[in-house]
Amino acid sequence: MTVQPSLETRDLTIRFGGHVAVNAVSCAFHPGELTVIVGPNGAGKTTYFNLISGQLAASQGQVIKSGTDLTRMSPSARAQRGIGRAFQLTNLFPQLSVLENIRLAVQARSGDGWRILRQVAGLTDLAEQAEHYLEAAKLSGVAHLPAAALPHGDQRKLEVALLMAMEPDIYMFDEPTAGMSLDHAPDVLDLIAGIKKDTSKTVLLVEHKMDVVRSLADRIIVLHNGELLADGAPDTVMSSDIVRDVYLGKSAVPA
Ligand SMILES: Nc1ncnc2c1ncn2[C@@H]1O[C@H](COP(=O)(O)OP(=O)(O)OP(=O)(O)O)[C@@H](O)[C@H]1O
Repeated sequence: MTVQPSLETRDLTIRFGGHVAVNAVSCAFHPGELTVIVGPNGAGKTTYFNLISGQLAASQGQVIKSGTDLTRMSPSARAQRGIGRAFQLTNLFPQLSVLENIRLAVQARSGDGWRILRQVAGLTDLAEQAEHYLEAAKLSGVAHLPAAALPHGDQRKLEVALLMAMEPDIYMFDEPTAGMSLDHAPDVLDLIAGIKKDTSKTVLLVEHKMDVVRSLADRIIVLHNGELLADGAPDTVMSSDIVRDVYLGKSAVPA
């Protein structure tokens, strides 16, 4: 039996003037799978994310979620359909406390009737749910601090906690441990590993750090010059000559 992909891009393309930043990328993602997207600087990884979450409009091609075409939908319409991309804290409520921010995220989801699959079965009270995410992100000690006052590492953890509170079924992380100290990075990686255990979720992760890639990836796709260069099991992809050549900076894209 063929399982329907939870997310699919078909021939997805965007051009900026004459430059094709994402070039006809067709790829399907499935629940219970964490895919890491790798590639050299400027390969198109963040642009691919922007096309999926709706921050950029495709020049060509489609974004399909569980059979629904999202390509012409706004970012918020996609979010309501379960596409979850980590928030930028600057877009939230920096003067409100960590706990209040999480409560708002829980409320936003509940108020919309936006219930994909309840991650916290049995917790009916919104405050209890907020506490749950606060503890999961190991932020209880700073629950009452304004979000803006958090050190960078805690802000990144809060981003993940807020995303979890929205209970999307597609999680998208763009370098989630960027700029974090070695003390904090494991907390964020543990959170992502926890999400990955839920087989109803699909996780996409853009990452440069190879130790992170190795610890989390079920599958790796490689973008290069906007094109899908490789796709497969981590060991196979990372040991392929093409991928090695790309990382060594040689021109190795097959003709
Ligand atoms: N809004 C834009 N206008 C013009 N060009 C853009 C725009 N956004 C991205 N690009 C170009 O598209 C290409 C892909 O950029 P993108 O940021 O997606 O790469 P990346 O793989 O995420 O790189 P990095 O690893 O450095 O973050 C780059 O050449 C970039 O300059």
